[in-house]
Formats: sequence, C-alpha cells, structure tokens
Amino acid sequence: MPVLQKKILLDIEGTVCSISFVKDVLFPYFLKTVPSVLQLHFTANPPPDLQPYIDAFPPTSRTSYDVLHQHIRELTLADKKVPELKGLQGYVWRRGYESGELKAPLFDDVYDAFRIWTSAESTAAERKGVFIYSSGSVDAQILLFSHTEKGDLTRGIQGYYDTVNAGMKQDKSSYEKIADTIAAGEQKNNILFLSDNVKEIAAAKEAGLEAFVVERPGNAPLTDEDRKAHIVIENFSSLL
Ligand SMILES: CSCCC(=O)C(=O)COP(=O)(O)O
Ligand SMILES: [Mg+2]
Repeated sequence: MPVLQKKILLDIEGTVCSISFVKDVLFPYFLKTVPSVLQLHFTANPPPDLQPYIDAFPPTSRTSYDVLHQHIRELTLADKKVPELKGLQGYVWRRGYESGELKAPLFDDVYDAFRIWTSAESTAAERKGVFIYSSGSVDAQILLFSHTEKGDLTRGIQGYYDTVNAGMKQDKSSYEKIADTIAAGEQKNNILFLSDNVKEIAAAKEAGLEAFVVERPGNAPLTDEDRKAHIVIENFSSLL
C-alpha cells in the first residue's frame, strides 16, 4: 500500500519509538536528574537559561525546592502532557543526549522509511516531506531525532509541532493549524498522519487529513471498533 500523500506527519512515542523507551528510559532519566537541576535553581546564582523553564510552572508550585520537586514528580508519574513539564523534560534530557547516556532507539523500519522519503537519490514518487507532531516539546523532539541509535536524522525533517505551537493532539483545530502551515493551498488529505493514539487519529481525520493507526509492540491494545474505523499498520515498510 504505497502512500499517495506527499507529506508525512509523525507522532513519536508508540509510532517511531517504543512506549517503553519513553516510560522506562527517558522518564527515569528525568526523575533521576531533575533534583540536581532544581537545586541549581534554588542557589544564589541560578543558571539564566533554566529560569524560563521554572517560571512556566504555576507560582504556587515553585515556592520551594521541595514543593516544586514534588509537583514535577507527580506530573511525570501521571504522564501529564502539560507544556511546562514537557519544556523542562527537554532541558534535562539535553544533558543525557549530549553526554551519550541517552540514545533514541527508533524502530528499524523508521530508519529505512526516512532514507527513502528524504534521499535525493529516491524517485519523485518515493520522496515525501517529513514533519513531526508530538506532545514532547519541539526541543525534545529535535534532541531525540539528532541522537538516534543510527545517527542524526534531523536533516530529513522539515518541521516540528508540539502542544505549544500547534495545540493539543486530540483537538481537530491542531491538525487544521498544522495543515495550514505545511500544506497551505493544498488538499488537507495530502498529509498522512501516523500515530499510536486512536483519539489523535480521529481528530486528524476530522480535520481532513489522511491518518493511520500504528500498532507497535507494547502499545495500548486496539479494539475491534478501532480496527473497523481506521487503517492499522504495524510498520512503515507497507507505506514505501
Ligand atoms: C521527544 S518526545 C519524548 C516523549 C514524550 O515526552 C511524549 O510525551 C511523547 O508523546 P507522543 O505525542 O509522541 O506520543
Ligand atoms: Mg504517541
């Protein structure tokens, strides 16, 4: 089923990498490292580049180190997709990616698809514009794709969207906004959105995009109804 769409919009967690990488590697790294980062903030000379990330939390949650640390732990353990947490996660993960402790293991078919979609040697029919839309912050997205287990993939990516610059992923309006930016004047179904989350797929389709559910090992199980309502793929090889 080679895709006709010329633009591919990709979710991250559960689509290009496993949910386990996020839950069992990225979140634990964040929880382990964030105390030392917050301690720096509560010193006499806090790092100026950290300030905006701390200021994004509600004032009542940043009255002391303990209050803020507890608040951030609770948000992380509940996997809250709130912009202030996502922003700070990106700030903290940078240390892990830059030190080499973190590397993103993408599914093998994702590397293959990127090569074909973004290579100058591919035919015009094979080439696609690749864009990212994730609840992770744009900074965190760029870090992830620039530190994959098979190198830096950012050269092939034409744009990044998150809950700050596009909106929440289950809202139709977010997909309309992205389509207006990356495919102005084109049919919205010239964009194919791929995600593990059925509610995101439904919102994208409501906005007029083409959208398929991606079923990866470890993702939330799909119901019979989900399978009837949507095209479900297990990897990107079927799209090439
Ligand atoms: C670079 S994103 C890290 C994962 C993350 O924080 C997240 O919330 C992923 O959500 P997605 O929308 O990609 O399923
Ligand atoms: Mg996802």
